Amino acid sequence: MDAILSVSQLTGGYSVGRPVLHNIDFQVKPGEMVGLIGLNGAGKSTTIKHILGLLQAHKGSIRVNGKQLSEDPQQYRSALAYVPESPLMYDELTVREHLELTAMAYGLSKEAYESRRTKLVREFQMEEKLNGFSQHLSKGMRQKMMIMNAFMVEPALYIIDEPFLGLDPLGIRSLLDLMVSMKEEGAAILMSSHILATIEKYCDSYVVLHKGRMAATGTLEQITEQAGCPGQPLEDAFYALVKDGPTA
Ligand SMILES: Nc1ncnc2c1ncn2[C@@H]1O[C@H](COP(=O)(O)OP(=O)(O)OP(=O)(O)O)[C@@H](O)[C@H]1O
Repeated sequence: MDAILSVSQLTGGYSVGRPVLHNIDFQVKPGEMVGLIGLNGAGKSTTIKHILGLLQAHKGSIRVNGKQLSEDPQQYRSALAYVPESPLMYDELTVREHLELTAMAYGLSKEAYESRRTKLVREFQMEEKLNGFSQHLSKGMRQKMMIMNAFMVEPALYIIDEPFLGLDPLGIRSLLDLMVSMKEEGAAILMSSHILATIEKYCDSYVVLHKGRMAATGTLEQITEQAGCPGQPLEDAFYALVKDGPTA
């Protein structure tokens, strides 16, 4: 099956003379959830910024549904939704207005918007906050608002950056349930997280970044083999792969 996201031999970063990422190469297919893992500074957020088109590749390419951003920006952008690590929002808008804005930006019909909003607001127990200003939300509620915005779109590709921080256990469960159901409907999900015990239960495969390079990639079985600890948990394989310390 053709990949929804295809990152090919990506070298990139913040300035051309000093690449942060080197030859990153992986795919996310329909119905697949891929975990992007690595120590602080390994290059996870930088990889995500390249996928979102916020940074230019120095070498290599990124394709969404077979097209690079420059070939068809509209199609590229509308195929993906992003849940940021820290909430990006307009303080003076309500939760409802944020959701409306997203629905407009992605051209959702009124019916789709209303039925998805009702489901999401219920799932994340945000009924009472729907008409409240986003600046009055708690940290976890802000995160829930970002998640609701992304899931409202029901895109082909979800890019989710460390989503669990700040969420209560019910919120984490709701998010995981939603990811599973979108995946079952054929969505591709790329999620970065440090919570290895959780993602081990949900991801189909992993990309392990270390110092801006790929230390390993594949299913849990393949990763543990590459790390020299077959049959062990993801955390043990991860430790074996990155034990020479964080980014130099
Ligand atoms: N705006 C920036 N300008 C220059 N270098 C940056 C910038 N942001 C990050 N870096 C560098 O890029 C490298 C990779 O950082 P990145 O943010 O991608 O790591 P990460 O894997 O997401 O880490 P964390 O787990 O801490 O979020 C680090 O060496 C970091 O110092």
